[in-house]
Amino acid sequence: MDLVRVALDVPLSRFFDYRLPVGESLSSDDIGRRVRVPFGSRSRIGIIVELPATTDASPEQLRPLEAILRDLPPLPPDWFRLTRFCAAYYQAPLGEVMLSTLPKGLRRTDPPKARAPKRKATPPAAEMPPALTEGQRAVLDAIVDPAGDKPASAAPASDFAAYLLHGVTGGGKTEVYLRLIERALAAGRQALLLVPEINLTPQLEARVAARFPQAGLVSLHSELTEAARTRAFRAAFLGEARIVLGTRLAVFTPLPDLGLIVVDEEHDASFKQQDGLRYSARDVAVFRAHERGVPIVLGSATPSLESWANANAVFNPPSAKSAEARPATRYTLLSLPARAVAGAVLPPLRCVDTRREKLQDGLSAALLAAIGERLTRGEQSLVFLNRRGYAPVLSCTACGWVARCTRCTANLVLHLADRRLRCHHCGFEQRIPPACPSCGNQDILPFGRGTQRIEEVLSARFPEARIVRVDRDSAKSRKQWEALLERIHGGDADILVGTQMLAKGHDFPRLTLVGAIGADAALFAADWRAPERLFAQLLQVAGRAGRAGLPGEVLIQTEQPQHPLYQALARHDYPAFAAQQLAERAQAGFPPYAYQAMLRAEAPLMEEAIAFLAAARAWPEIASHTAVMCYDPVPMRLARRANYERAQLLVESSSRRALQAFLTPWREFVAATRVSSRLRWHLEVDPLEF
Ligand SMILES: Nc1ncnc2c1ncn2[C@@H]1O[C@H](COP(=O)(O)OP(=O)(O)OP(=O)(O)O)[C@@H](O)[C@H]1O
Ligand SMILES: [Zn+2]
Repeated sequence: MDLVRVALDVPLSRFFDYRLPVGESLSSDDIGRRVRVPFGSRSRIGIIVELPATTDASPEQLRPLEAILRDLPPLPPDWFRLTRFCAAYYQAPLGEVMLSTLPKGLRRTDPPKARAPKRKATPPAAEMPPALTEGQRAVLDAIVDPAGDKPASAAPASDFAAYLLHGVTGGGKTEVYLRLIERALAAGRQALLLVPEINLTPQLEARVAARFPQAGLVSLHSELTEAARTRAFRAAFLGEARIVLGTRLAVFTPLPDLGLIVVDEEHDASFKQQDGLRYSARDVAVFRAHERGVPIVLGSATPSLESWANANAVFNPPSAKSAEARPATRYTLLSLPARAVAGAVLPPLRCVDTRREKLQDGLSAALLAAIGERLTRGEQSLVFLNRRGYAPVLSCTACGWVARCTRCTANLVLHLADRRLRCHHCGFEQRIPPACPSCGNQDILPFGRGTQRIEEVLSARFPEARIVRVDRDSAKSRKQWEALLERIHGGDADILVGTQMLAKGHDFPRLTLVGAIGADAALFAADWRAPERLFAQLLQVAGRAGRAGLPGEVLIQTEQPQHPLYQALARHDYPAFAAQQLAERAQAGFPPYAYQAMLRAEAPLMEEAIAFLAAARAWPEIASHTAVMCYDPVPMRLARRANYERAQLLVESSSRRALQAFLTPWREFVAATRVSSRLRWHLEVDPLEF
C-alpha cells in the first residue's frame, strides 16, 4: 500500500499517516510537498515528511489524501533540518513549527485565486555607492567572500563564519551590508537581511531597492496582506527574489541559493517571538548560516551581551560557573569605531543632575535652553521618553484612589488626546471619570509624564515650534508612521517627542539635540536585563544626534549622574559597560554564563497556576538531572493580566546540553498532565523577559 506520512499543525509531537489515492504516485522527491488531508471532520494542509513502508495505523484509520499541491516545489531538506532544529531546541511540536513558518496563504485549504503580481516598471538605474571609509574597507576585507567562485576543488566544504560587527551609531554599517549583498549577488547567491521591525525601517527598504533595482527585492513581515506575503515567499523560494529583507519570521524562508545572512540591530528584543513558537530569530539565523555553510554578520552599536561574550574570549573567564567550557571566540569581532560621514563625530553626552534643580514640568533648564538654541538655528531636537500616553497614573488627591485596570495588576494610563484611560497590558479602556469613583472628589489629577504630556508642555513653552509626537498612538499604522517620517525628513518638524520608536536606525540630518528624560526608572528595575536594555536604548537614541556633520549634543536628565551606566554612556564606551555587566553576570551565574528555560502558567486563580507548576516540579526524574537547577514556582511580576493569574517556574543550568537533556522528557511529562481547560501553559527556552 502507498503510505504518506504528514506533518500537521497540531500540538502533538507526532505525524499522521494517510493513504495515497488510487491513480496517484509519489516518489521521495515529493517529500516536502504540501497536501490537503482529512483530519477529524475538516480538511487541513500538511507537509509530506516521509513515504513510510509500514504504519501503526489500522486500515480503518487510514484515510486517503485529498490532494497533492504542486503549486510550489517541495520544501527542501535544509528547511527540514532548520525546522527540526527549532522544534527540538525550543521544545515545540514539529508539525506546528513546520506549518507555522509558512505564510497563511499556503496553509489554507481554500487558497484564494492568485493574482499575477503587478509588473513593476523597468527598474531605475542602480544608485552609485559612496567610496568606502577606511573602517568599512577593513571590515569588508576581513569578511570571507561568500562567492562560490573558487575552483570547486579548492572550495572548502563550508563558508560559514560568524561575525559580530560592532559599529558606532552612524558608523556606516548599512553600507557594509550593501557591499556584502553586492558580493553575494555577484556570486549568484541570495542574501537574507533580517531587521527587527520593518515598520521602523522603510528607509532601509528604499536604500536596498535603490542600490539593487534588478535583484527583485522582497520584504517579508507581518504587516503584509496574506496575498502579498505569499507572493514574496514564493519569489524567494523560487529564487526569483535575490534579496529578502524581513523581520524574524523571514528567517524560515526557503532560499535555494542562500549565500549570506545579515542580522541588523542584532541586540533587539523584537527578534524574539513572544508567543506561539518562542524562538530567537537571531539564534536561528546563526544555526541556519552554519547549517548552510554561509557567512553571517550580526551588526549593532550595542550588541547583546550574549553575542559580545561570543566574540570576546576575554569575557569568558574559566572561573565562570560554566561547566561546559564556552568555545573561546565563536564570532569574529569587527568594528567601525568612527562615524562614516566626513566631519561627523559622536555627540558629547552629558548628564543633567536633576537633584539639584527644580524641574519645570519634568524638563530641566539646561534641556529647555538647548532646545531653544536649536529652534533659533533651525535645527531639530528630540526629546526621548519611553512612556506613551499623557500620564501613567490618575489619582484622587483626597482619598488616594488610583485608576487601575480591573483585569490586570496594573494602573490605567491616562490618554488625554482622546480622553480615555487605557491599560497597556490588556487593551482595556474607559472614559475618564468626572470625579473620584471612590469618594466623589472632583479633584482627580494625573501624576508622572508620558509623551503626550511632554508634547503639551513643550508646545506651551515654545508656541512657535512645530512639534511632532512619535509613539505607538500617533503612528498606529505603517501609513501614519511613514507620513510622520516624511514630515520629519522634509524639515516640517522642530521638536520630536518620541518613544523608542524614534531611537532605532533613523538618520535625520538636521537633528542635533537629543534629550532623554525619565530614564532612571530602568536603573532600579527588578529585571536584571534592564540595564542592558537601557544602555542600548540610550546609546541608540543618542546616536541620532549630529549624524550629518552638524555637531550634536546629548543631555540625559538623571538623579544618578555618577551611576557607572551613565558614566560609560558619556564616554560612548560600550565595551566598558559590557565588561562590567558580564563580570556581574558571571558572578551571579546569569546568562550568558547560564542557560535558562521558563515554564509559565496562567489560570483564573493563582492557586491553580502555582499548583500546576508545583506538579511539574514534582517530576519524579528531576533528581537524576543533577546539572539542572529547578526553582520554585512564583507569581509573575505582572501577576494578573486580562483576568488571568500568572506564575512561572525557572529552570537553569550552566550547560546548554544538560538543560536540553532535561527539557525534552520534562516537557513530555508536563504535557501529559491533566489540567483544567481554564489553565494555559507554555515553555520558553532562553527567555528574555521575567
Ligand atoms: N563610505 C561612506 N561615505 C560617506 N557617507 C557614508 C559612507 N558610509 C555611510 N555613510 C553615511 O553615513 C550615515 C550613517 O550610515 P549608516 O546609517 O549605515 O550607519 P549605521 O552604522 O547603520 O548607524 P546606526 O546604527 O546609527 O543606524 C548615513 O547617512 C550614510 O549615508
Ligand atoms: Zn489590563
